[in-house]
Amino acid sequence: MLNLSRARMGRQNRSMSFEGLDFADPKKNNNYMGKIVLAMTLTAMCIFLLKQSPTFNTPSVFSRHEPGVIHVLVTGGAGYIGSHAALRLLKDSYHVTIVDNLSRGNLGAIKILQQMFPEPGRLQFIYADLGDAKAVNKIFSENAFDAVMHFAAVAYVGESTQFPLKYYHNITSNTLVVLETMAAHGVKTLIYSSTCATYGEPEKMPITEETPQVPINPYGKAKKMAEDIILDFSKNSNMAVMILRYFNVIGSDPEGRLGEAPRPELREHGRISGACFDAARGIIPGLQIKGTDYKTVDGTCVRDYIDVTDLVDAHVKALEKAKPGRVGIFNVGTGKGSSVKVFVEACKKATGVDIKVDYLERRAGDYAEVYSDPSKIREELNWTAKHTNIQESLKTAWRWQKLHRNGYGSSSLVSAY
Ligand SMILES: O=c1ccn([C@@H]2O[C@H](COP(=O)(O)OP(=O)(O)O[C@H]3OC[C@@H](O)[C@H](O)[C@H]3O)[C@@H](O)[C@H]2O)c(=O)[nH]1
Repeated sequence: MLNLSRARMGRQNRSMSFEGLDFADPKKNNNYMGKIVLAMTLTAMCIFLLKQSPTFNTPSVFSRHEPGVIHVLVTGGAGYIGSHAALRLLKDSYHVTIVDNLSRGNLGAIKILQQMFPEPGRLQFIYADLGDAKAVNKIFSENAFDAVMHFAAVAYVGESTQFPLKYYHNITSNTLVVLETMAAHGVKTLIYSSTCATYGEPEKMPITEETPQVPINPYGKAKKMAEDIILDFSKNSNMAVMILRYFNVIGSDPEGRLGEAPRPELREHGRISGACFDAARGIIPGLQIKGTDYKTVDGTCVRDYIDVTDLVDAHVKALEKAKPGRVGIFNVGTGKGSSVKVFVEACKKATGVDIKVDYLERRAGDYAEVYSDPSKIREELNWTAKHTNIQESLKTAWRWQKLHRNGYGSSSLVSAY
């Protein structure tokens, strides 16, 4: 093609005319220029009309691999941590596809992200269940992903003791589907959401990545199994794998757009932050502290509370440092332990509400004390927690609570707080 054009150019070079255009006498070109302008106008109109069409933002747009664009599949992106991760990725110019079955996540979070990033090709939401291997395969066939951040999972310690099969199935089998589909489509970078619950109840604190993993509840056991599956698979597949073991995540997007909105019907299994806010808002009569006879500083469990914005920062740093054949396992925590009683005092200050507290028996599946040694992630990924004041993190979460009285169901400002 190129040679043919050059030959043709040589033949017509005397009058500097090429394909009907006369560069020596531009006036002769009026007809041609008119046609070109018309053609360009029609093309621009077609693109404009196409963009107006609701089907424009479909997988076909995403399957195009633009140079310099990194396309990340975020499973569970409608959930608390997944939505914050999607926001951060989008802000950092990544292209994001969220897959979520909305069993625990919220469509409202997706809508907010879509409003923030409406440009075609930036954010795509696909409603699908990771247990449906056929659907997941279709998603990978229609998209060119560079990496997967796998957040989607059930994640309540108490609930896992009551419904262990649900936890084993959801966490291990869905991870298998994700890995098998990644392998089938040549996607080789995985950032996996694991948990400090995989360590169980270690004797020695703080917890390093070398601390033996002896989980004591089905949630922690299932996450450990999923880690093992990923690690075994990574051995012969030249994958880039980053396993992040989160400690206890709190806080919200500081600008009040995203937050934690657990299902009200799961309140009995809910995390301490949600329970404190529910008590502060009068949705429940008071906070129940579950267990006061642990061998800890004040008898209540000790946890390492990590701000969600710091956590998603760790994901981006992990993604940036991922490379074929590299397997990294990192604790993501502050390195500081705080008891449930200390946490509740911080929550009272953050909300300005003197939350009523009742003391109950221990909750099944709980371990007394966990806090991280975050040296490895600091040294290898250059990550440290920036928000180490629980009260300040809880203030961002409380702000979201005030703005979203009914979770993602309503966005009205509640002035009574
Ligand atoms: O209403 C409540 C809720 C929780 N708690 C206590 O608060 C402490 C923290 O419990 P949470 O449920 O908030 O959090 P957990 O430590 O059990 O696990 C959490 O951290 C690790 C993550 O991977 C898990 O997904 C997350 O649930 C426990 O001692 C628990 O018994 C209460 O005293 N009352």
